[in-house]
Amino acid sequence: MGTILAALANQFQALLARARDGDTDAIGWLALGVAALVWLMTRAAQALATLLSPAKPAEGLELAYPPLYTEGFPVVGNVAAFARNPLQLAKRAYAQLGDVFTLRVGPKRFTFLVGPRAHEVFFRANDDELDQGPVYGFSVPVFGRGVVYDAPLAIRLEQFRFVSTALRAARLREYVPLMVAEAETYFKRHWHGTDGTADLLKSLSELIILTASRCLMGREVREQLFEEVSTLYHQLDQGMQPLSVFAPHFPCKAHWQRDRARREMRRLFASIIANRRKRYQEIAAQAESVGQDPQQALEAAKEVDVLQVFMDSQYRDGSRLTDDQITGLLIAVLFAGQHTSTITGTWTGLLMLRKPELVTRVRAEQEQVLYDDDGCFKIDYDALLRLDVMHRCIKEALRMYPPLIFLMREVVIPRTYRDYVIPKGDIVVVSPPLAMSLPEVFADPDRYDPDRYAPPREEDKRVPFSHIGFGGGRHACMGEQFAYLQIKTIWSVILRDYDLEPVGPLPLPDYSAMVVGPKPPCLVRWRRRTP
Ligand code: HEM
Repeated sequence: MGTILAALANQFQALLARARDGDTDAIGWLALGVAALVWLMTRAAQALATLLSPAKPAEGLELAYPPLYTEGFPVVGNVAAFARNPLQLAKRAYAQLGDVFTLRVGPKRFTFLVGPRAHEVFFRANDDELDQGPVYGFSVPVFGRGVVYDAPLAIRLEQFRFVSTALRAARLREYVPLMVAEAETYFKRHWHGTDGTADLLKSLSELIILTASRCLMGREVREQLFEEVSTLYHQLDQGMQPLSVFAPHFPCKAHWQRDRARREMRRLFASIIANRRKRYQEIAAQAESVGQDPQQALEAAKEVDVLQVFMDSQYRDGSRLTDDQITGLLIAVLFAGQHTSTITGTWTGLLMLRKPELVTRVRAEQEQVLYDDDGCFKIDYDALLRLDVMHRCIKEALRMYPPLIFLMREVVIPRTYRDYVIPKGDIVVVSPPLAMSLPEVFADPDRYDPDRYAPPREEDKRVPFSHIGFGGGRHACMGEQFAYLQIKTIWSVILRDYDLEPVGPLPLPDYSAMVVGPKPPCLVRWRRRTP
């Protein structure tokens, strides 16, 4: 530390000397240094003020604040433990303090609500009481200005309405054939020959981005621009690091690349949208010229994808999404579904393949549901909905290893729970992996047991907000059905064409990632089945 300070002091003196000689670069660096110092001191003063403020409600209030949990040294203890493994820290706090407690991490107060009863406070609140905007604000440079968490609440809710329209059952029915085509093509191309070894996480990640680009971003992206868009997606993804949560505009390469990629995405989609609109106009004009109904011709020619839904969406005041907002919403939907579905699909395989009797049952169900009387294999929307055993296998993988480990909101209007009041400004947190491993909610929680959801046990239905892998309440996942359809399609194709066995021990979850998945490698050995 002393050496670093001495080096900084030397640098400072050298800069000062250069500045005195009129070196404009040096003057610039000094100005930047002074600004950074002022900023740091202000933040430190704020942090200190928060830490020193008493954890007590205002005079006259009957209720107390939730108990505080602290580990190690008073100020830095929680910070270090939180950085190492935030979920383990929360688990230790829960073991000591029960279903409501507060963790101070630096200047922030995180109040955890654990278990179905406590979850009610979180999931039943409206957006004026608990706000997502401030806690998910780090996504703004990726999604863009004026969309989702950067939009005023009323606009944000309208935008969520557009997303929900794009993911309605009638739409999903049309996406399923696209999912099937992508899965069949992918495995034919990448798992070819008689046998081999593959990393499930890598394979599913590649396949799911192909499917997402087809169903969400459209035919043009999938057929002509896939490489370009997946590179841009990767750069946006790399721009969402743990550092970005605390300092989304910190000057570093990952953030510069992210900003460039976001601009490039906008340019690319503006051009796709303009081309579509021009083509539709030509089709309508041509229909009119031969006496046909132009509107009908137009509707028939429209693409089937989420991009098209966004292009057609209208706010209540009659205005439409701008090209930049369409781009932002597409990126947001892609981010919501890509890692989460890849991870859940991978865990499903990793866990299911370790239980051969389960694979036998999933295959038996598949033979019953997906083969017609002539022995032809056909996956469609209705058939996928009838794959109950497979559904439970996915649901159970999600219970044990949910990719989103903390769901958060900022308290706008103080909330009460039991004898406590959670004050304005606190971040309330619900933790799916913590809550879904409670033995009083899910019996023998460390056991992979998909039958726990089948009658008569139905452990997830005894009380609301037990299984929260897809969240709950007004902000429950809008892509739940899409995710199930996609994962079921992938595993139906794999199990039809290959016999598999896992390689090595079950991977551990990687808690250093923003979206928590299995630590690679996630290897399986596959052997092509004879038809
Ligand atoms: C297995 C895969 C998935 C998991 C585990 C998952 C999980 C979640 C969770 C826990 C939330 C709630 C977040 C919160 O309360 O703060 C959520 C919200 C959301 N998810 Fe998913 N998700 C998955 C797939 C998808 C897919 C495929 C899409 C879109 C195609 C999607 C779109 C959304 C959207 C738009 C929201 C925001 C809803 C709102 O705030 O009103 N998700 N997801």
